[in-house]
Amino acid sequence: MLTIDKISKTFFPGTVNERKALVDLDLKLDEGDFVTVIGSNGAGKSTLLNAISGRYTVDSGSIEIDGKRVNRLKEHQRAKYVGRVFQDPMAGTAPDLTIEQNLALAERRGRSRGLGLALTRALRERFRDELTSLELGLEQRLTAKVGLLSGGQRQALSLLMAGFTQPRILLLDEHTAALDPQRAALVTDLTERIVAQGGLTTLMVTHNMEQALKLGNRLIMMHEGRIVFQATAEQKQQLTVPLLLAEFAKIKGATFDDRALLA
Ligand SMILES: Nc1ncnc2c1ncn2[C@@H]1O[C@H](COP(=O)(O)OP(=O)(O)OP(=O)(O)O)[C@@H](O)[C@H]1O
Repeated sequence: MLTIDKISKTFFPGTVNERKALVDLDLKLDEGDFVTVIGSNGAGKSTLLNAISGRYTVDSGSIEIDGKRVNRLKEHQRAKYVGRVFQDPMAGTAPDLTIEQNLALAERRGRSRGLGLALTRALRERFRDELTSLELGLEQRLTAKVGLLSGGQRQALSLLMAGFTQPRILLLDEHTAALDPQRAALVTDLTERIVAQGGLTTLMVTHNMEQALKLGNRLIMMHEGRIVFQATAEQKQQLTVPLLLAEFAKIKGATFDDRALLA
């Protein structure tokens, strides 16, 4: 489904600021895989997601989605394959549009154009039902501007929208990191539900190792632009946070940052 073959990305090559963000990285995701990605600061996790989404082009190697090489496609051209929820709750939704308008845009993405933001009664009912399932009271606020919502509410909405668009691959970039523990737990549960309901192939970056172990069917650990450890679904069940830390400690000179240790 997603085949990444030896991709490399170096920022500012040949200068004092040179940073090798990805080094000959291989990764294959099968349909429906939900892979969690952990690693220290600067390991290359966000760059990996940016390379898949097309925000950055890679220097070498290939990225295929459903057997189609997407290296040369720009970010907006890949948007029909790739859904993304960012750490920043402000990033995934249009603040000046209402909740129902945001949902309508997501619902129509990749389908017939020219419908504008017109909403049928049936569509409104569907949105109301979906929002009710979030248990955030948003079903009462269909015509409220999204800019008025809290960070957790916006992340929940972003996830719901990602579920509507049914991307071929969903990229979650520390999407619960900016939320308080209660909201983070809610959005984590919602993530599980939306990914399972849509059977979405998902890559989720997190610094929270409990979350990385709890969610998904595979786990990868990155360090210095490479995947240095992988766990299958079965292996993941045997893993604990201390075991993961021990795995990381095996990598010479590496230490997890405080944020990861506290997570
Ligand atoms: N736009 C950029 N310009 C220059 N260097 C960059 C850029 N983006 C990332 N880097 C560098 O590439 C390396 C990998 O960064 P990346 O953001 O992918 O790490 P990360 O694993 O997501 O880290 P974190 O957990 O801190 O978010 C780092 O050395 C970083 O400084």
